[in-house]
Amino acid sequence: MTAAERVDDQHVDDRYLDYAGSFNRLEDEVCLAAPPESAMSELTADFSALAARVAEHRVDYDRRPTRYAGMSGLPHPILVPYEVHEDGPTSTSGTVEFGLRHMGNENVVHGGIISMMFDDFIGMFVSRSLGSGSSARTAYLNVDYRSMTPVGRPLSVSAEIASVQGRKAFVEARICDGETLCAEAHALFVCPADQMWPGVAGLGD
Ligand SMILES: CCCCCCCC/C=C\CCCCCCCC(=O)SCCNC(=O)CCNC(=O)[C@H](O)C(C)(C)COP(=O)(O)OP(=O)(O)OC[C@H]1O[C@@H](n2cnc3c(N)ncnc32)[C@H](O)[C@@H]1OP(=O)(O)O
Repeated sequence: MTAAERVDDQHVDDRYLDYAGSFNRLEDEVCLAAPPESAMSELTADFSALAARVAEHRVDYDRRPTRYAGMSGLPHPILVPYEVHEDGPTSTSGTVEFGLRHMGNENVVHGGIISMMFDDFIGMFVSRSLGSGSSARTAYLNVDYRSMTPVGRPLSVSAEIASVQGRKAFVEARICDGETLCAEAHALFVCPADQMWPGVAGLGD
């Protein structure tokens, strides 16, 4: 199954993934390059022209592939791509690979990017698991950074719902590089009051 086929939506197909992936490559290169002044002027003009070309294809919120791509961990201009390998009602696991565009210090991931990855990964898992569409909201997300997180190689990521109390879902998650714990998160996600989640057998209060 291709990555696009995992997304039950007409707006994300393999061509879109190529398009978004090539933009990720551009972001990586921008982070690595120090163009001389002459090249910079030319590149600035090229980027402006490119932005104008892409802007010709603006669409309403519901038709934006970035919306669906982000929700599935697929290539996205800002979010971190991940793959889910096992997905159960109370736990999920997969792999994540941070790119050069995600670097803070040399060859390690910026801490804010790690928080963003957790927010996206946990938020989508809670929404899938507890059935509130994409509406689970982060009330808090506490991240402990245990060791430097490397860019450029697959890391494991997992999360589990520790408990559900009414509209509140308490979740724990971690990113590991082999046996090494890179970062762990303790989070509370809240379902909006008008969209009580169906809940999961054995988890509710
Ligand atoms: C960067 C570019 C991105 C591009 C995106 C492109 C598309 C990509 C598509 C897709 C991405 C995937 C997206 C994944 C998902 C991500 C999720 C988010 O990031 S959501 C945004 C961040 N979060 C907020 O903005 C919430 C703001 N806060 C609120 O809305 C409210 O405060 C809310 C909903 C959290 C609670 O408000 P109430 O009015 O519904 O309910 P009350 O009564 O206040 O709280 C309910 C219970 O929760 C506790 N609670 C609430 N906040 C708490 C806290 N901070 N700590 C402890 N308890 C808390 C309360 O004490 C209460 O507990 P008792 O029922 O009394 O037991």
